[in-house]
Formats: sequence, structure tokens, C-alpha cells
Amino acid sequence: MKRLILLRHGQSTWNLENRFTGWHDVDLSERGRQEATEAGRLMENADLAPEAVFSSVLTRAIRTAFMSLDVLDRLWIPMTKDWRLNERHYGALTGLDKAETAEQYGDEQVHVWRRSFATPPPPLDADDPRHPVHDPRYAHLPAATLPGTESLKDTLARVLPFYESDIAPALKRVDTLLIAAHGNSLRALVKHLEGLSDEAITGVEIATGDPLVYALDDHLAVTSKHSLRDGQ
Ligand SMILES: O=C(O)[C@@H](CO)OP(=O)(O)O
Repeated sequence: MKRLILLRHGQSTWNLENRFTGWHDVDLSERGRQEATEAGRLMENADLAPEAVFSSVLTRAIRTAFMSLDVLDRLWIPMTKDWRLNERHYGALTGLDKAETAEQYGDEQVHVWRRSFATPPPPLDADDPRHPVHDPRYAHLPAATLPGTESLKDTLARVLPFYESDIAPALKRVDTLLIAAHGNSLRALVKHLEGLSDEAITGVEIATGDPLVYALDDHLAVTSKHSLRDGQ
């Protein structure tokens, strides 16, 4: 049996400030650091020892991976950082206060931007300094690949090929694999792993710092799932 652990980063400073974050690179808050360490303890108590780790290229996910693996004394395992595990890009909403945006555009519109499957937020222009074409960490990628906004559907369209090309082959080689990523990139993966409909995934939320453990058979089909924090 294989184990795939999905870990959303601990609380970030912009989670704390209730701002749309997406690809903006904020770090963990103090509580987020505690959650990352606690995630390591939960894995240790469950006798889970990841043999490889994948993360996005965003600091909050990388630090969560390191802080949880540090508890397990497994900072040495192979790590792959890839932009395709990044949070969904929040477009022109990036940096805005979520409550103020709801006051301005209405709860319903903001809910559609946050949780609909296929409707992206308004896009950023390529000359906006928040657009990823200006960020050196993506300099090796063609500009056309870099999004100015993303829906969950768009996020799934880059997470899934990466899962198939890199994560699934790694899972064939090791028994326990950790992915440290983000609320919406992990929701995309959950949709795929659990075969959820476009409608069903809109109701799924993933908590910060709570390791979700999927048991998979040798064909990488899911046989069970539970959260290490609440056991469900
Ligand atoms: O701001 C974000 O990038 C995400 C995750 O924190 O927010 P939401 O849950 O609203 O999609």
C-alpha cells in the first residue's frame, strides 16, 4: 500500500490579514509555524515517514515542508519544488482584503471568484508588477505559460499533468510521499484523486496544517482517506 500525504501550508501572514494571496509570496505567521511543526508531530505519531517531498515554489509551502520534516528528522529526503503546485493565481484580486472586496462586489460574486470551478477572477495585465512574468523564479518558463488569473479548472489543468508526469512515477518508487502545497492546488488534486464532480469540489475546504493521508493501491487508486488532525 502507498501513502500520499497532502499538507496545506500553515497559516500565512495574508491568511491572517484575510487577503487574497494566490501566487504572492508571503511567509507563515507565528501560528502557521506552530501548525507546520504540529503537522510533523501528527505524522510522527501516525508512524508516517515520507521518503520524498513535493512542494510549490512559494515560501509558505516550502517552509511548511521543512518545519514538518524537521520534526521527523527527515530534512534529507529528496525535494522537488515546482510552480505547478502553486496556489491558484488570484488575478487582479491579489492583495485585496476579502471582506472589503465582498462589500464592494457582493458576497455572491466573491463566492463565485473563490469557489466556482470555472470562473476566474479578473486578470492582471502583463505590465502589472504582480504578474508572474516579472518574478525571477519563473524566468525559465515561456511568458505564455504564466497566468494573469486562474480558476480552479485552470489550476487543475497544470496540477494534473504534473501529477501524472512527476508525482505518480515517484509514488511508484516510494511508499510514503508528502506534498506541501495550497488550498486550491490541493483541492484540484483531491478532485482528481477522489473523482469528484465539478459541482462537488466547490464544497470542499482544506484546513491549514492538517495532513490528509490517502491510502493508494499499486495502481494508485485511492482506497481510503483520513485527516491526521481530526481522524476523519
Ligand atoms: O487567498 C488565497 O490564495 C486562498 C487561500 O488562502 O484563498 P481562498 O481560500 O479564498 O481561495
